[in-house]
Amino acid sequence: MASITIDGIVKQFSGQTVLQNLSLHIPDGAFYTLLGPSGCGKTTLLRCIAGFYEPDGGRLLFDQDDVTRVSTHHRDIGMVFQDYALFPDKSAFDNVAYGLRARKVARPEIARRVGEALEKVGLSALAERYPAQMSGGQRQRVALARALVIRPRVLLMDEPLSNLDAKMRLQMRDVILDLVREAGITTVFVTHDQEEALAMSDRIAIMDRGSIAQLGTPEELYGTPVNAYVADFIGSANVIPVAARRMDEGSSAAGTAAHVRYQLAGQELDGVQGSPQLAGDSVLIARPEDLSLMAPAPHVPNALHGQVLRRQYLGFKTAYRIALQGGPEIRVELHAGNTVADFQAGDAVQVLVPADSRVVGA
Ligand SMILES: Nc1ncnc2c1ncn2[C@@H]1O[C@H](COP(=O)(O)OP(=O)(O)OP(=O)(O)O)[C@@H](O)[C@H]1O
Repeated sequence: MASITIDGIVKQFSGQTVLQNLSLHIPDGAFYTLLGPSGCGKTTLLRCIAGFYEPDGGRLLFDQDDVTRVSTHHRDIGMVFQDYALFPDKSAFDNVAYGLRARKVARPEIARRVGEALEKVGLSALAERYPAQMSGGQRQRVALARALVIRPRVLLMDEPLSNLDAKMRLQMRDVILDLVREAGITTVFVTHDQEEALAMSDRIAIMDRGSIAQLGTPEELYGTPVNAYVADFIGSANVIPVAARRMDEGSSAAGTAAHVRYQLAGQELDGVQGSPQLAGDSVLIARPEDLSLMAPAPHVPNALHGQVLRRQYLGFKTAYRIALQGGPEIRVELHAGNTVADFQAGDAVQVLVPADSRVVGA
């Protein structure tokens, strides 16, 4: 087991910078996920940690050991890939035993540890099967057992669930979490599936073009995204451009107290408090489930006028697509059981924006 410190890693491919001075510390025993759209550099970062790629700048430490120039073979990592990467001509037992044989572990010890590892992934009965005779989920269990049986310092997983069907993906989430928690192993998990990231991780690093846009717990990323990119990537979010207006509120010993009010097409959002630093163009971020609807009425604070474009009944909730007056189309979701009036396409409505909505720089 070891912590991982990524210190200002730079990686370029033929002049294109794919990782830009990226730093991240992963504590010993933590489960961290790299999440982001295709091409943002997740796999490249994982491959730098694994030693498949040598970075063009920066350092990589396992605990206090600088492993930047250490070969993959000597880094003591376990790796699980999307396509399993099993040896097709070896049985499940021999696939799992491979790393132990390479390390010259004694035969009886190999038999014991491989047996234990296969049991943990629920494959004791299939030890003599070849990969072609197993399902995707079973193959991925073999790959997991093979990675963990060598008791590596860190476990690196590159989209390990992407090739599995939806039901097996859910099952394997639990198998992986149970095993890595039991082993207490530091894990870096790459995915582009936000729900998987939310469900599994201690912390998620959201990547954007070779940098980390935000690092946080699932709750932090969902509740307090630092910008529209993160808000939109994790869960769905309405991103509403607003104009900021600075208000000065008299003077005190501490100086002039300033705050900011926001407007959309002349409609004031009186209650939403902004930070005085955000005086330029800004965006208000609102989750569909945090908004509510009412029939138009005068003098309602924090309400934006709009019209229902579509109503979709989804059982436990009803989703509305609303065109805001002078603004974008947004989505509002009302959960069944909330005693609110129902609206139909064409209805004029007011959208109530919570006073604690986040406003960030555009
Ligand atoms: N060996 C390589 N040679 C040249 N360019 C590469 C190489 N590997 C990756 N790249 C480029 O680096 C960028 C990041 O790729 P990377 O595979 O790290 O992205 P990713 O976030 O893992 O994407 P995906 O989810 O599609 O796997 C891409 O623009 C890709 O084309």
